[in-house]
Amino acid sequence: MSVRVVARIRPLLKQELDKDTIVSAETLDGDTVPAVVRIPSPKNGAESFSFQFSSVYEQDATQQQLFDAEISPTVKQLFNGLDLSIFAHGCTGTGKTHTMRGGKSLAERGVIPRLLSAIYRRCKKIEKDSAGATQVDVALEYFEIYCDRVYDLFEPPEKRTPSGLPIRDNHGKTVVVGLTEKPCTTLKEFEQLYDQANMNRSTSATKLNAHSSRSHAVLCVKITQTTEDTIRVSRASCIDLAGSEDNRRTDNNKERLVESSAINKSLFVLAQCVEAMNKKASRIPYRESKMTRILSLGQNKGLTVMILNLAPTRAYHLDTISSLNFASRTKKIEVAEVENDPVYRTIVKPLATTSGIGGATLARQPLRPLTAAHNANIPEPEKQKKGEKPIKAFSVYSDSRKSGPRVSNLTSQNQGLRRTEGSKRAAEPSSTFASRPAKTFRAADNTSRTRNAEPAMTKELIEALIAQKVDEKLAEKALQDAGTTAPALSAELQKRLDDLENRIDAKEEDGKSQGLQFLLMAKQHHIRGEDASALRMYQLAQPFFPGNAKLDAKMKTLEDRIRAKREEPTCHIPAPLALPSQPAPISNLMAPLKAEKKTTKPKMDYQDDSEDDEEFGPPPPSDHEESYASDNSFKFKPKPARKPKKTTKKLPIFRDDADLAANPVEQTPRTSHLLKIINSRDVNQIKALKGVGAKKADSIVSCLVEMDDAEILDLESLAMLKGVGGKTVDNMRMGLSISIGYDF
Ligand SMILES: Nc1ncnc2c1ncn2[C@@H]1O[C@H](COP(=O)(O)OP(=O)(O)OP(=O)(O)O)[C@@H](O)[C@H]1O
Repeated sequence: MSVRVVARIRPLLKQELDKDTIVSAETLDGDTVPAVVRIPSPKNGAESFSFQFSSVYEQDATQQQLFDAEISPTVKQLFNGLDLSIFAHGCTGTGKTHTMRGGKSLAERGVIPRLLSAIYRRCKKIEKDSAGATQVDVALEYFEIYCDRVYDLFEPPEKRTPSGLPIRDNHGKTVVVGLTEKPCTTLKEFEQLYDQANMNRSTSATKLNAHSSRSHAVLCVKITQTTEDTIRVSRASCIDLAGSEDNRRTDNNKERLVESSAINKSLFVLAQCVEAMNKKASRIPYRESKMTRILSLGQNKGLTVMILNLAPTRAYHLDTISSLNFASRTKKIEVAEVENDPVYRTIVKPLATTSGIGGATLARQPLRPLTAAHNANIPEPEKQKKGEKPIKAFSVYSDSRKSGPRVSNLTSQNQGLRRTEGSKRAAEPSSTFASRPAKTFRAADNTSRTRNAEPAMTKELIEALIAQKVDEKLAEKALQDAGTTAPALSAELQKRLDDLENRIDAKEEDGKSQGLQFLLMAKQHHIRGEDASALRMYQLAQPFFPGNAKLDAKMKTLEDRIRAKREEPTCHIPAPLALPSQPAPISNLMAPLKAEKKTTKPKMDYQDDSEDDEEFGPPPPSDHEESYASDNSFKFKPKPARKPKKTTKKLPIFRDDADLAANPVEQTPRTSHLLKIINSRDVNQIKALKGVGAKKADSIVSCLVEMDDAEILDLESLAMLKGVGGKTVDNMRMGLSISIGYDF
């Protein structure tokens, strides 16, 4: 199931004026609730963009309405064993904290207190309906990720260690080590704990928000349902992300700037993860920030709701468009719905040398690799390794059990059950993101890596190792293909990158590892051909390696290449000569689009780089009818390992003459009218075209959104949009000729 993305437009604040409102909600034809956000083009106020979501909440929408429609229906699922993740995303001052936490009065309570209230109500109902046979326990974990460090919000700030809590991989799953788990039996108790913990959260006044959250806050509610025979655990994770900030508008001081750059960096990585997921890349850069590593969006199983918070005014124009673009991409992420099956209760003596997980006395289900598609089962007792230390762990996403023989012994209600290493299993390929060799490898290799003491790696060695592999890979790729947005890495290279990541993790407490991390990220971007991002990461790494000539030379080369790319004319480079790190040759058609995009893209800190890496070529030819994909008038980057298509095929009959198509001024009125409708990005207008339903209209608008301000200039480009194709274009035109009376 896809991530459910809903947008919420906050009301005007005291100092904001009605005349500055530019964001509005619209209803699709036939619908009763708004599902479209409309915003004018920053370039041309007469044009506007529309973005479709599952729902859109207007300025006057109440906390109750949002909760009742979006969150309340998920509570039942939570008790059926599904995990639930709720994100609030949006730039600073748009109402994320208001949405998640809300105010003090009953009416102003946000999603989190309402969710807890609903959970406690359901707990009571279940206990009552089962006449006490089922007991439900609720426990909380609450932490913030501040400047890429994890802090327990149930601990007072003075107890924090500067480096924060460590996070570790446990069989492919990320856990925060040492979090407090607070059992919490009533709503009142929750309110006290939550209020107290929120006072520990890092907030500050900025120019854009008097109470700006300077950290990402994650509240995890663990629900344990215990019957005589079984224990079922599910989790609700509520995430109030810090808002992205355009520091040209915040006037932030030095301290705020450091926070802001950490926030922007993590959100930049989040956007990159979403981008990589959309491109079905074999590698998702989760590890490039702690936030993405912990959240692992898209790897979680269960229900995910993202609330996109928007400010209605012009002051946020570019930020809003940037957020809308991000959210449009997020809604395409598929998340598998896998329930946490109940674990059969069994007697296992508490191990003397281990500590419980967050003080919980009930059994936790064995940790399962995130990539596993099935639930994990309780271990066979003989396989348990005595004395092995369970990790005191937190995970945003659920533990599940693996299939296999079950042990069904009884134990008393509060008998401590322990998870052991023997209960864990190696990763299986994810059903959602088919190939994740990195995770699979990591899972399988983890134990041996931690057991064997490896020789210390110097940074020079690490660099040399990576550089050698990268060079080999680039050379190999240069011969093979013209570049791809997500080149598959060889197993060996992948393994080495993973090893390096793990070594960096091992040095996590050492501040110097930060430089190595930047270096690693730079290499990863480099491999993916994302020059601008690679350059940025090298720049971030530079202060850690002052005077390193090799690094300086790398940056210089990248700068030159990026400059050359920007200045590159629209000439066609023969595919086999192109390196993967260079942009593949783009067509005459698409080149101006890309160039235009560069000049008009909103200047968000965390977006600028990615746009250089993005390639706005249309989807692979297989998505389209051959007659269009093969046309001479637009050459797209050939896919690797595919022979270039012959370019002699004629276009279908409806096509404008090639010269006319190249010159929109001379297009037929019908074609011009069709393109005008398409370029309006108005879902309603596009949906009204013949042969285009709501889904296709949404897909077209999504494609256009990804092209930012670029427009579709001819029918061929239109036919190349994902999910369109020649027949659809033909239908659209035919429909137009009938409905608007063009006589040709
Ligand atoms: N739906 C709403 N109704 C009334 N006031 C709102 C609403 N949404 C936001 N606000 C107000 O807008 C201001 C900013 O909201 P909030 O602090 O929640 O933003 P934020 O997105 O969490 O910002 P940051 O990322 O900086 O923490 C607050 O004064 C809040 O009360």
